[in-house]
Amino acid sequence: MSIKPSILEDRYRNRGTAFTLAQRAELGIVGRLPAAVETLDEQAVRAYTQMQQQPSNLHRYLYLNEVHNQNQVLYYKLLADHLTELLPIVYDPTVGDAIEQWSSDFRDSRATYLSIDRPEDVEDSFRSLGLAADDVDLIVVSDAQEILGIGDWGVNGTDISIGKLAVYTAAAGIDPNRVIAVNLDVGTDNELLLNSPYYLGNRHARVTGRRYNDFIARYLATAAKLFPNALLHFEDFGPGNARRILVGNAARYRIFNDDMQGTGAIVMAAVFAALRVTGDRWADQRLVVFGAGTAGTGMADQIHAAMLRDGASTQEAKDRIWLIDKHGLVTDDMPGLPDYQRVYARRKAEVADWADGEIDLLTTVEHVKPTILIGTSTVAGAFTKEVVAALAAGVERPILLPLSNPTSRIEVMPTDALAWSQGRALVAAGIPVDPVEYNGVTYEIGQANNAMLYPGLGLGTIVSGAKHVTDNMLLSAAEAVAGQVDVSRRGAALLPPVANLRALSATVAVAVAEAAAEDGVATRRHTNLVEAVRKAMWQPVYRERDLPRPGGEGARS
Ligand SMILES: NC(=O)C1=CN([C@@H]2O[C@H](COP(=O)(O)OP(=O)(O)OC[C@H]3O[C@@H](n4cnc5c(N)ncnc54)[C@H](O)[C@@H]3O)[C@@H](O)[C@H]2O)C=CC1
Ligand SMILES: CC(=O)C(=O)O
Ligand SMILES: [Mg+2]
Repeated sequence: MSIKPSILEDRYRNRGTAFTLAQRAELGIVGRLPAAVETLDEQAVRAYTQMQQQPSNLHRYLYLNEVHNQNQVLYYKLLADHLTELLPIVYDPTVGDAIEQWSSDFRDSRATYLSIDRPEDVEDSFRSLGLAADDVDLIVVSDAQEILGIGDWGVNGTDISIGKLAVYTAAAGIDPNRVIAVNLDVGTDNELLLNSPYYLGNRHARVTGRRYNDFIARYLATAAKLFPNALLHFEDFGPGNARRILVGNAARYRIFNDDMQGTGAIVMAAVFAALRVTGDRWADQRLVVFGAGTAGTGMADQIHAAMLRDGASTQEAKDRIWLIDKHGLVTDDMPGLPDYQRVYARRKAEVADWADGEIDLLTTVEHVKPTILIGTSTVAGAFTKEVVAALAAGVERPILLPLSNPTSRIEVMPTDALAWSQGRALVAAGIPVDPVEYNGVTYEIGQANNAMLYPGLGLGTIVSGAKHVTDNMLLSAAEAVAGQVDVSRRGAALLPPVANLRALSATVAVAVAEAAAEDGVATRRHTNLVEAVRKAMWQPVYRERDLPRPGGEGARS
């Protein structure tokens, strides 16, 4: 015999000390809790204090994870009450540390694991969740090949899917009972993991080629068959795979690549705001992207499209974009260029006299005089004092976006960027950064992280039942974010503050749902969209309807 499991072990419905005496009697848990009956607010104060007492952000992450495992409402109440403080803990940058330690720290899991060695289990792995076709709004999946800027983390990368989902709920009220986090375990090329006694994933190199492609195809087909209304969010895939999967499947599935599309759109938002400061046009921008992988080329594509909308021809727009990757400026004589770089490759003849051999970032900046410099390279400190000074020598108010995550990878800290440009650079960063004081002006640094945009995009997609995520939906999301920014004061942030994220997400969702209707992809119509979005947003409160009905079972266990 053993003690009977109870609702106290069910994180979806557990309320712990907030169960009233009557509820305790009804639910058969009399005597299983101390006498006090608390409110959610009282529980949240205790949990917040306990969290603060943890010795490091990684310990705080683990503590909050425990809370999440025990009581989902309490977890999201904490995030709602302390969003600005806790987002960097449950998400970027701390989630990067948690992923590096994940197999050693493993205790419990809320994810679904799909192994490339057992493709026949994909369907059963979803079916074992016991969910019906219309029970799921969103699935976040990662194969963990390029986690943030820290590379290949195999099954440890599960927590990027978990973290992204936490942000969806905290920022946009996506119902956490209707989401699934998935890790696609296709092996890992990370020797540290392969040789660690604690590693919990498949102990072999990454599977590539046909078997990999078949596995992705099986994932997509199965997820879409079992949960036909779910948005399929792809996160932190390697550059070749990310793009190929998106391009090859966008017409067939409700699929979204956050690193390409979400990041591209948040950059668009930051540039929209910056152009209000400079008074310049899209078609006149000169863009240098340092780190031409998934995120960097996703942005190049969206800025290219913005130039076209502003009247440039395809060629004119391409002529205003320069990519730099590991071997310097990308030129058309380079062998083996991936297709996503080839489209923007510069003619070698045009730059031949810039340098002997590889053309580096500084040389490119000196020649191009970019109006926008974006870093998505994972190379910490790549935007040196010389590079920033050259940028500021080229134009009066350069837009400078060092976007690599986590903090250990950022191309330049905003405080240096402002000092080295005499306060002229218009800066936003991928990570949360404190305001910078320079020459008597306070510069607020917007967080150009896709987390500022994808939650609202997802909510708008779900509320409208959009069959696809269209370019117009992404653009509308970017415009909605930029519309919340006031750049009239010198030093104003290019993006709204995290503290306003929930309201921002609702605004973004309305714009996205309107765009979905315009594009003819919406399957749900609402007479009052603002109200529909508001009602769709899940709130962290204890609700009567979440308790099991007397004599019957509740929603999900
Ligand atoms: N702020 C945000 O919302 C987002 C930020 N990112 C960040 O962008 C970075 C890149 O992410 P992904 O594009 O997904 O990775 P990726 O691996 O697809 O791209 C990185 C690119 O940088 C290039 N690179 C590496 N060393 C270089 C060097 N020394 N010089 C020039 N290029 C170099 C690589 O060859 C690759 O093409 C990461 O740090 C990630 O955290 C990514 C997505 C969203
Ligand atoms: C923010 C994000 O998606 C990344 O760094 O990969
Ligand atoms: Mg990512």
